[in-house]
Amino acid sequence: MLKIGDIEMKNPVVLAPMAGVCNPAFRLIAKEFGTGLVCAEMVSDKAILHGNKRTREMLFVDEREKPLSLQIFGGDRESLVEAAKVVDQETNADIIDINMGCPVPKVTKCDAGARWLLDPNKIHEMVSAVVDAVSKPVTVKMRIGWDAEHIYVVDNAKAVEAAGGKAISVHGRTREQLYTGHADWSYIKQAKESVSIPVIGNGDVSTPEDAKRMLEETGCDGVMIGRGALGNPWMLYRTVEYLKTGVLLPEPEAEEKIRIAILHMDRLAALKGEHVAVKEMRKHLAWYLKGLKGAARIKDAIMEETRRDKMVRILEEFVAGQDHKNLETVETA
Ligand SMILES: Cc1cc2nc3c(=O)[nH]c(=O)nc-3n(C[C@H](O)[C@H](O)[C@H](O)COP(=O)(O)O)c2cc1C
Repeated sequence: MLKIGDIEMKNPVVLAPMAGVCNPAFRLIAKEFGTGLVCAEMVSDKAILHGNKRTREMLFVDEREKPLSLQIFGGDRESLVEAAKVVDQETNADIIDINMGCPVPKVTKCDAGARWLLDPNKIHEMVSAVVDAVSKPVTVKMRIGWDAEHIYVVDNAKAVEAAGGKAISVHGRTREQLYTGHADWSYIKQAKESVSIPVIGNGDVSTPEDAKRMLEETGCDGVMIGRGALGNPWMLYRTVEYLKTGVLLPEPEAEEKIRIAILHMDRLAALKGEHVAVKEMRKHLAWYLKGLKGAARIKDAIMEETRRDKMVRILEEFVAGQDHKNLETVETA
């Protein structure tokens, strides 16, 4: 079973950290759908130290979400260590994760994120400094390398372990690849074979069968799911069940999808207020509706809606239309 430091997960399924997605509203849904470990969206060290209200909100962890990993990123050792101390002493998170994989220029520009992938010594220095300053387990999330000519995942994984890191997650792409091409899981296998701390595999797991294949092919201890769970927490639940029992549960019906989407929106509204929540929810709704018959017709209305109640009405009418359509199909069959 996946165990990071003293923190034990009930299964190997991990919700990936996703900026703009993994706030308490979505994390709690992921948890209720059985996910073993949920990761929070990344927070910058500087933002933690300057402590504005919004950042403090990003550090909030609901008791029901645990175990939870909270990810920080930063450019210099001192601010990273100080931010880690805040997470260690002032939050309810179980694990402190350091981001070394984010390809977003805003992050790499300040020497943070993926840039460290070029230098195992730097990784050792940064992770040691954080480990020495905190009592929660420290983990690292990394890409396999900077580009195809600089893939140092094995040395980097060893550096994390030597520095006292308690686990690593490996996304099987280079920084240069962004999200193009395929995640190369053979590097996850290499990382797993080179260290004795847990390795969580990541990249292109979009079905429960993919998750099983990743575990089998790489020997990794956990499977981290990102885009596959967007608007689709059932993917997490179905993966947990598939790994446990071998049974592949069906995809949810439209009504169930909309029920959870509305719950998601209401939790977001409780967290951020109606205005922000409804706006943020538009992208999530596009994901929830993906693949549903007739969804294209309500997309425009969703993208313009600003009120919770009106959004609910659009969604409920959509579901009612689906039932009607299904009835027609039965009658004419
Ligand atoms: C919308 C979005 C936001 C992301 N934000 C983060 C982040 O805050 N920290 C991080 O380490 N990775 C972030 N990632 C990368 C994912 O955690 C993951 O490594 C990547 O999506 C590959 O996994 P997948 O193929 O399952 O999506 C983000 C990805 C997406 C799609």
